[in-house]
Amino acid sequence: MEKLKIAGGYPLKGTVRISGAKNSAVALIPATILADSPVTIEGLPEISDVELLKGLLEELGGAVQFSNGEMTVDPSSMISMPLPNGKVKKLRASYYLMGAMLGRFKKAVIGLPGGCHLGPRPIDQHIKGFEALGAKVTNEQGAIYLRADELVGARIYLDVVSVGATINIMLAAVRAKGKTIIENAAKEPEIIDVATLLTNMGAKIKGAGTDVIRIEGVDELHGCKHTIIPDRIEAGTFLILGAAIGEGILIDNVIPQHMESLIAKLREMGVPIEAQDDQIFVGKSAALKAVDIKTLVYPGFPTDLQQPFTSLLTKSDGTSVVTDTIYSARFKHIDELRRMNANIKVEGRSAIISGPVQLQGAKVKASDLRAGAALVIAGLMAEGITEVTGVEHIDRGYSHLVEKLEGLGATIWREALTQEEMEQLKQA
Ligand SMILES: CC(=O)N[C@H]1[C@@H](OP(=O)(O)OP(=O)(O)OC[C@H]2O[C@@H](n3ccc(=O)[nH]c3=O)[C@H](O)[C@@H]2O)O[C@H](CO)[C@@H](O)[C@@H]1O
Ligand SMILES: C=C(OP(=O)(O)O)C(=O)O
Repeated sequence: MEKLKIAGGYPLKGTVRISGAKNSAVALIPATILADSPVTIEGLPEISDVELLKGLLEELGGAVQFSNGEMTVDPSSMISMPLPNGKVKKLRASYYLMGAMLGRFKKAVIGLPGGCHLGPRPIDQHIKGFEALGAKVTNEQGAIYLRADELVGARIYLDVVSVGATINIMLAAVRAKGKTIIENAAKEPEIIDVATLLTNMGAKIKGAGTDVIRIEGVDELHGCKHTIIPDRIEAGTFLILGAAIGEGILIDNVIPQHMESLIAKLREMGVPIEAQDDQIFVGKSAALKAVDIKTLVYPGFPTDLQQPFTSLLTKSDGTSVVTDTIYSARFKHIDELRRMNANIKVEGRSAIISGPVQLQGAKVKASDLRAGAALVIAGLMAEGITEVTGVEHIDRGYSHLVEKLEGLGATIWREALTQEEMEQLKQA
């Protein structure tokens, strides 16, 4: 196991290229199960969630090649192997194996998913959707058993706007008989990306990216080639970093329209930002104004950027309130930021940040992926050395983070944990 060490307090500048979107990648890869011939996806991020999914497709009997961000999956020899344990528990998106395997094999056994601990993360809406399509779904000792004689299209109203449920129902419904309508669907760009891949495979989908998605089931889906969209959360992380300690950072390979809520908030704080085509330039900020943010479903402010944004707000002048309406417990980074001298209180679903303060280097622990990103940003803003443990969370979602930061002039490196540190982490 490793930790990150950061010598903070130095400005960053230069160009950083954004990788393919984690939250698309983790759905596109399971979607390949639905085809009858090889599917190639270009531009995938090199992250552990992608490696885990590659391993899971291989456990199903798929032939998978992955190099330089390009993955080719030949799903023709796959079988509906039960996957109750192991890798499925290590990532959230293993839930997409349910929709994809149900679509292709009409049966699946998949362990309940893992992923970041952010408070309760039920999958009742996914199950409601599968049942509406005709599947019998049971939970036996922590694994979900799905079986259908046939899948038949249905009208499904989601009680909660859910990215995962929207995509998962789409994956099963493309192979159902007749028409499915998903109402109150999520509208994230990753949903459009998955719908684009499925359409290129021969599926009939209309309305992805709006709150009503219409799907006409087909009998077979074929192979194709697809290029993934850029990761708006990774891009947002670098944008926030640029606002915090940048002296001119160009973020390359982005879709600025996917990031409007973040760009608007940063401009409100006084951060100079220019967006054009597939690049965003963030200039050196003078004094930063305090702002309030409330996380919402897309196109609102993304919950996945709430934690990195909190680090930035420690530097702004005044009191800022960050409210997470999506997850009740996405505040595990706050105690760690306090160790670094931040002045933050948590009240219910809100964090109240008083600034400006100069962060100080400290030993901190990333409890989840974006807490990790928040602590790396804080470490780069802080005076002195910061050590971040829990790097395995960061590796789930940031492709070559250390190398990208080094490219901007940061002093950051990985070090193996000492025996004593490993013992301390086990006891914590
Ligand atoms: C792999 C992936 O794409 N992960 C993203 C996905 O997670 P995920 O797909 O898990 O998030 P959802 O959009 O499903 O969850 C949104 C909210 O709905 C609730 N809910 C969800 C499903 C359900 O069946 N019942 C229910 O109550 C959740 O507890 C949460 O409060 O979207 C989240 C919200 O943008 C992001 O933070 C995650 O990065
Ligand atoms: C919460 C996240 O991921 P996951 O849903 O995969 O746990 C995230 O990407 O911030």
